[in-house]
Amino acid sequence: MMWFEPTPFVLGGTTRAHLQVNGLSAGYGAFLVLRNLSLEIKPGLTVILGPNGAGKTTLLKALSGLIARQGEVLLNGEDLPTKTNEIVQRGMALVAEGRQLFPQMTVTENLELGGWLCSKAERARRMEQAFVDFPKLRERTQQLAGTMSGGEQQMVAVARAMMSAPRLLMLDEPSLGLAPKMVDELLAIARRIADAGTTVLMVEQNVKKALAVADRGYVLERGTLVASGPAALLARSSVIREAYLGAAANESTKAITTQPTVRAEPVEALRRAQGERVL
Ligand SMILES: Nc1ncnc2c1ncn2[C@@H]1O[C@H](COP(=O)(O)OP(=O)(O)OP(=O)(O)O)[C@@H](O)[C@H]1O
Repeated sequence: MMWFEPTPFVLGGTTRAHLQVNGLSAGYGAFLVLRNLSLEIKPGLTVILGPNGAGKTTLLKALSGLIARQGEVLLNGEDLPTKTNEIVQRGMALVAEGRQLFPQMTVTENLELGGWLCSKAERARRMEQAFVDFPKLRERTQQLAGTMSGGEQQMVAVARAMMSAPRLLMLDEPSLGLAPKMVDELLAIARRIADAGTTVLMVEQNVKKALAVADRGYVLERGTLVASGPAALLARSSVIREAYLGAAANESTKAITTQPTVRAEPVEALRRAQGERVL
């Protein structure tokens, strides 16, 4: 079965979302987590990698308006508002870590909430599309979300976000706590969503699998970018292999990281240059 055919529901006849982030800073009170971050989220699937506490979730929160930000964020060339509801109206949706479903509500009820901004008829149409895109959920329409497995709940969370027909979907660690087969399934769903025209920005801890489905990647360390580039190239770079894949870099992988398409700086040197701040 083909999932996420490029139907008007998914594409909405609009230009694919392209986000430019210039000099973004954000944090919690006086605690600055992201410092002067610049990156570009092009149509397709972009993954944000990095160790615990690097600021990956903070980045998604800042882009969704859940926390204050400084710096420029442009969605298809226009300033992104700072209020969450206005950001949602511009077509950006976030599936937060922990899914945040209503456990005492059924699958259908949870999905309906994702389409609350549109008319009843449009909501029904999107719901039908969701069951085409997520056939497993059609068998579970009346099941309480709280009784579903972690992977099924994650599917409901993604389907609910798609009910708002977003142009840009942000996924925070969709594979967290899932069995390997379910991880593959969720990442394949993210890929299909991107192929159908919704730009996807995904935070993932599962480095190898995430780079296998992504088009591009950014590596965050302590609130700063340390590497970026095409996913296939990043997967072979020494920064990724040494830090995340447990593999020693050889000469050929070192050569790849020095390609202009991948900016990779020695993490320790970078930390010293920044002046240590333990996160
Ligand atoms: N609500 C908060 N108040 C204060 N500090 C916070 C808050 N949320 C996160 N932080 C801190 O901000 C830093 C970045 O956290 P963040 O959750 O963005 O990291 P992450 O890269 O997503 O990590 P993980 O992979 O563990 O989810 C951490 O030092 C964290 O303790």
